[in-house]
Amino acid sequence: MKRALANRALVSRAPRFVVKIGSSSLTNPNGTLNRDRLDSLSETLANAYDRNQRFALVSSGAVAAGVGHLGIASRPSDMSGLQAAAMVGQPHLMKEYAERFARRSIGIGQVLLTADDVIRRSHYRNARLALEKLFQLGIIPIVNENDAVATSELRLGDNDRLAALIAHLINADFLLLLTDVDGLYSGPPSEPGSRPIRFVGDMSELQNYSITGRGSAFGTGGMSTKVTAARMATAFGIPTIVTSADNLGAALEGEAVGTWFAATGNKSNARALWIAHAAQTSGQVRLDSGAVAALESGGNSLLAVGITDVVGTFDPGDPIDIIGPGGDLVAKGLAGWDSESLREAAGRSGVGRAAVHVDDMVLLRH
Ligand SMILES: Nc1ncnc2c1ncn2[C@@H]1O[C@H](COP(=O)(O)OP(=O)(O)O)[C@@H](O)[C@H]1O
Ligand SMILES: N[C@@H](CCC(=O)OP(=O)(O)O)C(=O)O
Repeated sequence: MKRALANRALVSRAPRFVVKIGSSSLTNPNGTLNRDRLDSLSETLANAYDRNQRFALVSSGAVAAGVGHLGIASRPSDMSGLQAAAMVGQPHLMKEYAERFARRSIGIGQVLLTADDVIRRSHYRNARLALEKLFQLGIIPIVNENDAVATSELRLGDNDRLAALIAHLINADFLLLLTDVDGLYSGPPSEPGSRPIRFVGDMSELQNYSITGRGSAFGTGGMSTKVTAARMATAFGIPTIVTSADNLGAALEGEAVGTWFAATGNKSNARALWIAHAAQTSGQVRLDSGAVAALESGGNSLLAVGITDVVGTFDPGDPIDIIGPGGDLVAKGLAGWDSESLREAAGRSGVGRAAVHVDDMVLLRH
């Protein structure tokens, strides 16, 4: 794996990056798409393109574009309303980008993905090859979550974590998350006393801050999904910058705007990081202490015999929490069984395949 960018000065020369712009920056106060923002964003990114930098743009804004075109009073709050608005809005959003980049003779391609597409090995190879082809052709991939088909378990909702997964997929030199605040603060920026955090060298520093999932009027996930995205990307060896959309030009010049999360790891297993950080779990299994010891000694799958209780409803492949006898979260994993069958098998030995296979599990206390 290539060496991580050590500092900001290198950003302006980095050959490849991912930039994500959130709903908060692309939406007018009445819920419609902010076209002035699209102008400045496209202009600044086209300048980077002309300096020979290549990037994938992860753009929200489909719902906002849909609100305008449907002529509805405000952004829907229910899932099917959001999906419908996104389905109407996505082609308009792409048209807006296509026109702006065409003025600079730059082509764009639409990439709609679910988290599953970037995690499942067979899918992610395809996604990677397709994106590489676009880069070879000099086309800018514009990525959004495929809101029409994303189910609640696989739906990210926010685009921050999708951007981190894309950064891994295309081997980006850095990830830039643009939002409506100029960076991470020690607490919600509206609260008096919150101060800007300029540098995060180690994710454990975040324990001292109050980072909420409550976002702006139109955003999803608040700062907490951005921090999760930074956690994932930096573990992949990709430094992450969080700043405001107004600061895009300065950030790409390598100026010290926003918050810089230094690369901490060199991991290549996107699936494991997805299980640990991004997947919303559908249920829980509770274990006896022997099973916890077996998992934590390493290399062992979870067997039904060590399970004392099964909570919730899930299908094989769904993410679940793996809880110790004291109620502590020991691991996360993808279920090998559906919840009903597992409930019947719990506590019994010799009942076939693993309840959670070791390759589908991430220990969280190590
Ligand atoms: N510690 C914090 N530092 C900065 N912003 C925070 C913090 N905690 C919560 N936030 C909120 O996160 C919001 C940005 O997230 P969100 O609305 O989801 O934006 P986007 O649509 O750009 O993804 C900010 O408007 C801010 O109010
Ligand atoms: N896929 C949705 C965006 C979801 C969303 O709001 O995400 P974010 O901008 O990260 O808060 C859309 O295009 O409107």
